[in-house]
Amino acid sequence: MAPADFVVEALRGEHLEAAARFLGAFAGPARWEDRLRGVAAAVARGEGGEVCGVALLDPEMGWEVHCGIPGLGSRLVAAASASAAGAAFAAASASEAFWARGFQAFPGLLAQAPLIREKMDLMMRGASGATSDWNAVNEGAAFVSAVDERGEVIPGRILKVQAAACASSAVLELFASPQVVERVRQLYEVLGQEAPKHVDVFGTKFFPMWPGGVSVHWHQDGHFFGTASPRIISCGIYLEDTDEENGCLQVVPGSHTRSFEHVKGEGLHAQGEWARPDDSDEILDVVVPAGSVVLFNSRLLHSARRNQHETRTRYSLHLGRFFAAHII
Ligand SMILES: O=C(O)CCC(=O)C(=O)O
Ligand SMILES: [Fe+2]
Repeated sequence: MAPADFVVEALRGEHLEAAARFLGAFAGPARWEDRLRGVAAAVARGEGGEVCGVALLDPEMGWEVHCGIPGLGSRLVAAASASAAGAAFAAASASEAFWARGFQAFPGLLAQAPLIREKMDLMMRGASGATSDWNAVNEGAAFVSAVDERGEVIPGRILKVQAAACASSAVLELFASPQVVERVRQLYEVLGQEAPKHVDVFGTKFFPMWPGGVSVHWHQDGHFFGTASPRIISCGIYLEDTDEENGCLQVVPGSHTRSFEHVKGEGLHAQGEWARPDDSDEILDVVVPAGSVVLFNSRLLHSARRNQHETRTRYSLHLGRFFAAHII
C-alpha cells in the first residue's frame, strides 16, 4: 500500500484514550496512563480504518512516533504539530497539570548546560572565603560551608552559593533565557489571567553537591520566602544528569495544596528548617538529563536525595521564585 492510501488526522482529547490503547501494544499501557492529559497526537489509518501509526507530542517528554511505514512518521508529526487545536491542547493541558500536581519537568531544555557547568567551576575558584551562615543574604554572593553528620563545618567544602547571580552573570542569563521565561508565562496564562510581558525573578542559588554531599531536605519554598501564595513558581536547573544515585530532586505530587510544619534540622541538615511527608504520601524521584528545567509550585513539598555516588557531582541552579507581580 502506498503512503497516499493512509489517512492522517490530528487527534483531540476525546480520542486520546484510543490512541493510548494502540500505543499500549508498543510501549506498555502503564507508561501512557498518566501522560494522556498533556499530549497532542495524530493518527494514521489504513483503507479499512485500522490504526497503523501514531505520533504523540508530550510537552514533558518530547515526540514519540510509532509507525512502521516509511514516510508516514513525518506526516504524522506534521499533522500533530500543525494542528492548532492539538498544539494548544498540549500546552494548555500541560499547564493545567502543572497547577494540579504542582510541578513540571522539561527534560534537556537548555543545551548550554555543560558550558554553564564550567562557568560554575570558575565561579567556585573565584571564591574569596566561605561563611557558615546558611541564611547569608544582602552582601552579594555568599559561599556557604557544608557541614558533616555532626553538624560541624567541613573545611573547604561548599554547600551552596547564595545570590549566585551576583558571582556569575551566566546564572541570571540562564534563568532569564527565552526558553525558561516562555514556559513560566504559559503556566501563568492558563490561570485565565493576562500574562505579563515579563516575569520577575528573585533569589538565585547554586548547589555543587559533591559526592557524599547534600543540598536540601524536605521543605516548601514558601516557608523560606515568607509567603503562602499558591501562585509563585520555583525553578531548578540541573546542569548534569541527575538520578537516585547522585542526588535527584524528589517531590510529593499535589502537596502544594497542604501546609507542612517545618522544624529545625539535624546532622547533615542541621542548618535550616525542614518538614516531613506523611507516611502515606507518594514520593516521586525527578530523574532528568543535563540541561533540564523543573518548574514547581513554591508550596510543593520537595527535597533532594543525598549524593551517594563515589565520583559524580550534581551541579544545579535554583531560582527562589518567578512571579507575575499583578496576579499574586
Ligand atoms: O537541590 C535540589 O534539587 C532542590 C533545591 C531546593 O529545593 C531549593 O534550593 O530550595
Ligand atoms: Fe526548594
